[in-house]
Amino acid sequence: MITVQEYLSEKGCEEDLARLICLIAEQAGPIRRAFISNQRYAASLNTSGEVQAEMDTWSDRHLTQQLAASGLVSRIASEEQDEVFECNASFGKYSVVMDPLDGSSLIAVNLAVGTIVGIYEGCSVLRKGKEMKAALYLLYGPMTTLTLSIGSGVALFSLDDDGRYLLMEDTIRMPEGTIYGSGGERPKWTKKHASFIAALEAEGAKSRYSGSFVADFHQILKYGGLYAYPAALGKPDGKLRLVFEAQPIGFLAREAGGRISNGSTDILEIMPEKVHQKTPIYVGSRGIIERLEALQE
Ligand SMILES: O=P(O)(O)OC[C@H]1O[C@](O)(COP(=O)(O)O)[C@@H](O)[C@@H]1O
Ligand SMILES: [Mg+2]
Ligand SMILES: [Mg+2]
Repeated sequence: MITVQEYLSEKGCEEDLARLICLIAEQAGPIRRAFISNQRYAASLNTSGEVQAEMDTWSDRHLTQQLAASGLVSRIASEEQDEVFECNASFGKYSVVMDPLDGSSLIAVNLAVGTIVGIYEGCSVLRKGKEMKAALYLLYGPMTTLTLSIGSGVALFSLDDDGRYLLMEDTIRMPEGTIYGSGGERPKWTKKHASFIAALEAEGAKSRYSGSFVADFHQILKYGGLYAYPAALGKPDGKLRLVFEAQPIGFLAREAGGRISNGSTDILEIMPEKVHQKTPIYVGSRGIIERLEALQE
């Protein structure tokens, strides 16, 4: 099995981008080791108004320090920071968008959580998702895995005991699948969302929803199906963020032959206006997303 460094070199990945990807992937070790002493909630709220878990702020600080020290990054947009962090605005080749710890509500119950990262060339963090140079997520499950795309398909790596990420699967293709996970409170689902989920269930779809976007999406990437965090009555933009969650995950979904939509439009075509803006998310098998977008309101 080849390492992530060898994979990136074989794909002809630009050297500094490869260095940045490996630097980020290497932070899985320190982040995993930090869980045992960061089990509680901090006394602070993030810009989305969510109580921050200690692991949210720990991971955010740690990743920001590593990225700023690398000399490769000009700006960072983080779910856990109000403002865009200016690193080396004049030197850094790349800008990073990140959800340092995704699935925070599951930390206290030891379920799989992750880190989501998108990388753009240049110094702007408000870009269309399709312009991403790389997207990745780390998944802290029974194994620590890195799911990565640099625009030539999606590859999966597992971290071994020697700290190497070994290639487990290359060019992952998302099948048309029959599992779905939907966030939000069912009584507050819109009629369109509720009837779409009911149609999937009538066709035998099974619900798989843990409360961790990264873990729930990883199942969809492998088995096919649908992950949704929809608009709800009183919450027209849903819960998840366009820049830190939807764009990187959507880039990976599309690279695997899947699609991501806000219910009517390809999210990778949307130009963000604000760093912390939210969006309804439907991500999964191409056929399912195309069926959804063909539905009338
Ligand atoms: O608890 P809910 O409302 O089901 O929301 C779960 C969703 O919220 C999230 O935890 C939000 O992400 P963060 O944990 O990074 O804030 C997603 O990972 C998950 O899909
Ligand atoms: Mg998240
Ligand atoms: Mg988070």
